Amino acid sequence: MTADVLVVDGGREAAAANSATEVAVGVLIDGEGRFLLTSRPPGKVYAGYWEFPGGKLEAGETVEQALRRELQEEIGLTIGSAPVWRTQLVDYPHGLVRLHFCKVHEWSGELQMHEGQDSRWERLPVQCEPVLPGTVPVLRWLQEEADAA
Ligand SMILES: Nc1nc2c([nH]c(=O)n2[C@@H]2O[C@H](COP(=O)(O)OP(=O)(O)OP(=O)(O)O)[C@@H](O)[C@H]2O)c(=O)[nH]1
Repeated sequence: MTADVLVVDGGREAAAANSATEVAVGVLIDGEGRFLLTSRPPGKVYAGYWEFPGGKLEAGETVEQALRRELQEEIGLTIGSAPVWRTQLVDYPHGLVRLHFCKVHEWSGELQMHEGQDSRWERLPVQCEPVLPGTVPVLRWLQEEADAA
């Protein structure tokens, strides 16, 4: 499968894609069709920007395993099935990341912000800003799906 490169800061060749950091990201959608956005915690790159919750894969993990671990750690939810929906390669000044976006419709537990983030259940068009550059395409894909429905 090939993926487009969203060039946030040019400079890295697409050929370097093999060295990208793999990231699992959850698009949690509730019964009303709203999706969960969280703000990046203080101290992290792009602190305060809104994104979908998730994080980097650890050695030996599948995307779904990493996402389940990250969401337990970061927001206190245990997710059900989380198939990969879209994959996007993003070239940031701080590194090349491959984002695996997974749609999640089932989870258990209470939403808790363990890292000092904020959270919002949003609809399109989203009201919170700024949105992380690598998150913007996801909002477009959700809009395209809504338009096609
Ligand atoms: N979680 C998440 N990360 C995203 C999104 N879009 C996007 O470009 N990213 C990028 O993917 C990377 C995720 O790293 P992270 O810092 O959240 O991961 P992590 O929780 O494992 O961090 P750490 O282990 O460095 O503390 C960052 O470079 C971030 O900028 C998104 O919607 N959600």
